[in-house]
Amino acid sequence: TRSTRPQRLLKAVQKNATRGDPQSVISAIDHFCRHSEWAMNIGDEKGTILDSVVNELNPEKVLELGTYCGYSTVRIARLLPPGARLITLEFNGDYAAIARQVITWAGLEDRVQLVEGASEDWIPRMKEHFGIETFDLVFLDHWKDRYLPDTKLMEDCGLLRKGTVLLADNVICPGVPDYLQYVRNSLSYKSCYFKSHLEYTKAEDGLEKSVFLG
Ligand SMILES: Cc1ncnc2c1ncn2[C@@H]1O[C@H](/C=C/CNC(=O)c2cc(-c3ccc(F)cc3)cc(O)c2O)C[C@H]1O
Ligand SMILES: [Mg+2]
Repeated sequence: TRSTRPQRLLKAVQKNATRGDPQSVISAIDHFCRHSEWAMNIGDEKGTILDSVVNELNPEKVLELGTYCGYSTVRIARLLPPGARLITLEFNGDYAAIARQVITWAGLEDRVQLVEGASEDWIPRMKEHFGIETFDLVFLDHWKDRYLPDTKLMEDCGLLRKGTVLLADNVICPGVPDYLQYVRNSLSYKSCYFKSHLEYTKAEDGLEKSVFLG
């Protein structure tokens, strides 16, 4: 049977990227998505905004919602100091299997914990299962109707502390209107919009950075 797009993306990484070189993995995926097959990775343009937020925060504990093929996982993990940890949640087993191989090809498996499961099931278990009290950075890139309920769930589970940054992809395209309205109007967040473009296209999209005020 025909291979899947994530399988073809992984093949492109194994063919064109150097083992242990995260930047070459990022470049190989961007080239594949720009010249062969579009895929819903954050991409190179929005990716540099993600990089700047990670570099500014120097986070110890990062949570990513929606791993997909692991592109943003690699982007974030490559910037973390060795002691820091990135937990990424992905409930599609096929995507998780591809992402594990992409992360390993980049040589970042010791900084990344890929958990196969739904965010709503695992967010309440961060303390008892991973010993995580609070996160420094949360990257939201999963189903768009999950951004708001999961943000409220993270608040209720005490996973956000004064200064925790939520960075949300796709706030214009496909769009997350309920989430945007919440973080932009809540007195518990200081929110700002980083205008950019939908990955590998000229369509507008952007990231919303929201700092939890406690
Ligand atoms: C609740 C939950 N828990 C764990 N993993 C979850 C989850 N919900 C989704 N996931 C996993 O995250 C991934 C989902 C990501 C959803 N992202 C998207 O739907 C998405 C879509 C587009 C897009 C834009 C314009 C177009 F014309 C077409 C598509 C662009 C993007 O950057 C996206 O992130 C894969 C899925 O298995
Ligand atoms: Mg996205």
